Amino acid sequence: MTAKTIMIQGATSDAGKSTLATGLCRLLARRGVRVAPFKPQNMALNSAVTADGGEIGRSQAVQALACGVEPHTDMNPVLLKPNGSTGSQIVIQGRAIGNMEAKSYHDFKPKAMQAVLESHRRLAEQYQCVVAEGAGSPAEINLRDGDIANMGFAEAVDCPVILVADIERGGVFAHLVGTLELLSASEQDRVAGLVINRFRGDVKLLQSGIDWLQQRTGKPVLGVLPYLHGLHIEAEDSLRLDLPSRAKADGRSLRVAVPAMPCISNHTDFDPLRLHPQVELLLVKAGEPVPPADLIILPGSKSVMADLAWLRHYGWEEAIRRHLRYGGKLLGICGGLQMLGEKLHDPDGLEGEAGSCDGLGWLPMETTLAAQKRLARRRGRLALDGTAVAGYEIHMGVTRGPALQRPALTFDDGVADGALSDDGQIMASYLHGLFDHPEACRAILRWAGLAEPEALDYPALREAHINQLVDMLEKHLDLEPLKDCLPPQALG
Ligand SMILES: NC(=O)CC[C@H](N)C(=O)O
Repeated sequence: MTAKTIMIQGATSDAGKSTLATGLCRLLARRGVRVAPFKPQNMALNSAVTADGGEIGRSQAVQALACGVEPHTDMNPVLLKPNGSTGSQIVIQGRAIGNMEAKSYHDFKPKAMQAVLESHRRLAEQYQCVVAEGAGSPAEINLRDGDIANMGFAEAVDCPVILVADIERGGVFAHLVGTLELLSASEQDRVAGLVINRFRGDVKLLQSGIDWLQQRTGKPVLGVLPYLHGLHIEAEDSLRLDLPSRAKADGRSLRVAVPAMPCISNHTDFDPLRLHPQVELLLVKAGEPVPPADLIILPGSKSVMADLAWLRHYGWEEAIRRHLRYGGKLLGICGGLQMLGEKLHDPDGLEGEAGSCDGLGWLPMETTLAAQKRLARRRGRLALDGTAVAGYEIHMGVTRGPALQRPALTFDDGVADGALSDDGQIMASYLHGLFDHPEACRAILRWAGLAEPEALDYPALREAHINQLVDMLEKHLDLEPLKDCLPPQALG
């Protein structure tokens, strides 16, 4: 079987490609189509561990969930993880092959394209439909040579494209017409329809614009999608600092402060906290004062030594010391765990210049980065109270030292993870996704000082939001003009 592939491209970054792709995946799955997500090339520090033990962009893992299938490395064959000074770590079909600067990656692109086409072919053999997602805009004329992320891929597999633009930021007609204008004739031909995203207000007032757009471009407008308030789909590749946390500062909620370090990784660790009704989550930007908090969390990082220098530069070391003196709790996750130790070593320069530096020194342990990356899905129990926990590990660091003799949790295979300080104030773990499960989240919030934490069923909430998104698409997206591009059941 060869699947029909349809690609979603955006007139700008953040036009809503990922969300539309997630919704389309679930919509097709609801209608009985065997569908898989695909993104040829993703640039993100927010990744997920697949069932086959590899690493892909988080948005494709969420889209797989929307399709009702297990995430697989073929769904995002090229993942670029920028780590500041050394360019990006290049992950091909789930495995890190090393770091490259922009120029050497450009030269490497023909090889990357082979992986893209091979992974796509494998998916196309197994599914009826592949919903592919572009990256950025297809009209970056300087990047079109050797492109694998947008039209370069669409042309290679000869698939139709939906072009989506965000009306909220204004200029939607210019974005759509201008993007089409900058495409080659054959690329223009493969645009099968346009989508206007994040519309607020009365669609009647937009009608004359839609008529004009259809006439001018000869392309159908497949839908004007309303702005959905408070929807949480977890498809963001980069950290959004502007998202408010659900609980407000009311003196009763638990305040959690997280430094928004430049190379923060797996920021979705914090989504359940942002959505928790009793947690006020503060992501603290460069230069902002460190706020008083019940819990400070040092997050994962793709460039641990550089992010540690950033923390020191902005006064976090002193602020955390004071926080601890006043009895506050401190949690380090993955890169954050590594920072809490006495020393950090990167002898091969995997994340920056080769060398070592002092860690914060609050837990007696030290970490060495090694080329072999550890990727695993894990289940275990928290040392705090034996609560079950599940999550995933993505790291190159290997940590050793006496702090690990009092672990933060124990995996089901008996292997211990992380550390809990003797006074119980500092906890450190390699596990991402610690807060996803309602009971583990409650146990950690209780430890952090919340007397009666409510259970927030994050996976159920995410599921409900995906369904809400699809209910909206069922109403506002017309697939009829795409009937030749999709399997017959797709039309409902
Ligand atoms: N996800 C992370 O925080 C990774 C930490 C560190 N960069 C490592 O690879 O070990």
